[in-house]
Amino acid sequence: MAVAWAQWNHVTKVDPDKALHDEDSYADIVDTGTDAIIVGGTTNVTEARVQSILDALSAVEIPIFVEPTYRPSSHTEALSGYLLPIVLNADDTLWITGAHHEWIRLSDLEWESVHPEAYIVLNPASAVATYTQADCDLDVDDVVAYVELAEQILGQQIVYLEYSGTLGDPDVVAAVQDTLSSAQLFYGGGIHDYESAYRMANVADTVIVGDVLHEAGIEAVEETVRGAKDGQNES
Ligand SMILES: CC(C)=CCC/C(C)=C/CC/C(C)=C/CC/C(C)=C/COP(=O)(O)OP(=O)(O)O
Ligand SMILES: O=P(O)(O)OC[C@@H](O)CO
Ligand SMILES: [Mg+2]
Repeated sequence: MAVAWAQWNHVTKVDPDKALHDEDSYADIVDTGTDAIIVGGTTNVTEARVQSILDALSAVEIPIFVEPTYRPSSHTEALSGYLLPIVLNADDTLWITGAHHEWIRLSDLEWESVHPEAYIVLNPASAVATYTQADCDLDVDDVVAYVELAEQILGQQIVYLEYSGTLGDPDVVAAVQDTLSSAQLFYGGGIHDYESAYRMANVADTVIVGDVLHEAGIEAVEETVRGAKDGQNES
């Protein structure tokens, strides 16, 4: 059976720590044509906040995944599963295996619902870089080596280049795409319009759009969906 994310070209990431724009509702996100929704953020993410977003999305028919930065204690029907970040370039091992180990030790996990993502955090000014003490001082060879490590040594199926808050370098993303054999490349960071979505969809398999939902709203997200579909990388 194909993995859930195999056909995702565009994903919208909802941050529980940020309000929606104007009169937008969570259910409106589906109207943009996005392929899936991820609920997750770095700061002030609690199970209660995530649950109220899941409740608001209960009638939505696209896949919904939670990217936990807290320890989930219950699994709701509406949820397709968890995408669990492993931050390869974190200085603090808590974000590589520590928090994961604790969650596994304290829970009875349904493994068919838990999918790791090999993160490489690349914007030193982002909340996630500060939180995980990520070493973002990496050249393209360093990034590519992390990606090989992720796929060939750790057997990861998802590699996530995380430039949260800023648009990354398409040449780095393209170099990573060339390195991968079968893992899927997620790109996130700074996508805010048709052009930026087109550009990154051209070099990544899946583009993730986050802050623009909260800052500019549903119509701006819709524009990024169009850019991502038109720019879709066919390799
Ligand atoms: C607790 C368990 C079970 C596992 C730990 C999971 C890990 C490693 C979490 C640490 C890495 C992390 C915080 C990942 C989340 C990535 C993410 C949602 C980044 C974007 O965060 P934003 O909150 O959008 O950042 P800004 O506030 O800068 O926009
Ligand atoms: O918020 P932006 O910059 O769109 O980044 C999206 C996502 O990669 C954040 O985890
Ligand atoms: Mg964000």
